[in-house]
Amino acid sequence: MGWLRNIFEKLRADIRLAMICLLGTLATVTILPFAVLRAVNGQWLAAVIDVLVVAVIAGSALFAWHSGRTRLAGSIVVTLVTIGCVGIQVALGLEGLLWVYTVMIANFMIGPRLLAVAANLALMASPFLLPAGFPAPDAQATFLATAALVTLYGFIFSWLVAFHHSQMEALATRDALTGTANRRVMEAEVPDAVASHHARGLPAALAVLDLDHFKLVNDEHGHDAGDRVLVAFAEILRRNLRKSDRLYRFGGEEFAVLFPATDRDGLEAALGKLLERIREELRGPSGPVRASIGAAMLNPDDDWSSWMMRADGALYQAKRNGRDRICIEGDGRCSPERCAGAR
Ligand SMILES: Nc1nc2c(ncn2[C@@H]2O[C@H](COP(=O)(O)OP(=O)(O)OP(=O)(O)O)[C@@H](O)[C@H]2O)c(=O)[nH]1
Repeated sequence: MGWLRNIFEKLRADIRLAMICLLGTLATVTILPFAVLRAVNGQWLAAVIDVLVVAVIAGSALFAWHSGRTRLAGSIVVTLVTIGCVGIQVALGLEGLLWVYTVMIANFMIGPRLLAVAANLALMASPFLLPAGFPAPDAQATFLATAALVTLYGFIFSWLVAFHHSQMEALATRDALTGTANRRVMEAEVPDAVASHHARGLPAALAVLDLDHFKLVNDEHGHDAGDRVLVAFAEILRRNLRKSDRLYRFGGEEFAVLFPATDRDGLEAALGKLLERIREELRGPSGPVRASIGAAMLNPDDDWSSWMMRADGALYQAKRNGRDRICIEGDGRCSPERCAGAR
């Protein structure tokens, strides 16, 4: 049953993939019998279009599943199924029009919103271009009004889903106070970084940063003042890191930075700069606030927790040796005299 759980996990993690796969399954079981019926009735064009539509949807679902390129897969389905829906109207006349609403809704479920709007406008225009046309002006007006409403509902619904999805994603991955990535993201990204750096033989470094005597700020000036210091701290870190560095808040006043493709000299330079900026810029209600930094280079036999533990051990050394300094694990520099940045 593990494989079934894996499938559900994958679908739960990607709403567009879930929609494409759902549509792929439903389209296969609902449209294929019509293809058979059309073939039996000698309506060959309609039968071929039905089979092609099922093939496009099922093929795109497989492509999305294996490549993860769900946006591209969704765009392909919207474009080709919309063309197929127009084709069915050509083949069957007004009977084919009955599929329009289903396709209009599906377009918003699986495709980019603007493409869905464009496809739906094409579907609204298509019956007027067909030789059969509409039997009466009333029916034309009714079709236009209902199709426009379906498009509007679809647009609003898909916008709301996208909005709530991005909100939920931010809640799950961002630290609400500082806006940095949270522990959950760190626990997903750092093991990936370990695997990829081991595989490519590249150096990487991990640093843990912790404010010094932060409890005093809270105790003397209140939690809000402490929060403002944390926000300022995160901002200083963000401003002074490279784009490729990853910053996480993983505990109360503890932050971690992953430095990909960084050697020992690069790490020293980056941390030296951070410590200087913190000294220059970080202020609390009663004066400068300082931070201690522990760091460790990635060793060939590290997994992510051993790497983290070594960086954390270096932070502990920095604290023990007087705070407001950098200790890099593993090279004897964490003695009181040799901690980098010690004054
Ligand atoms: N304002 C605020 N305080 C927090 C938050 N999370 C943790 N803290 C506080 O951070 C403080 C951490 O205190 P300690 O672990 O004793 O560390 P410290 O006072 O910085 O001492 P050292 O780390 O040893 O220099 C505690 O007062 C926590 O309440 C937060 O989100 N906001």
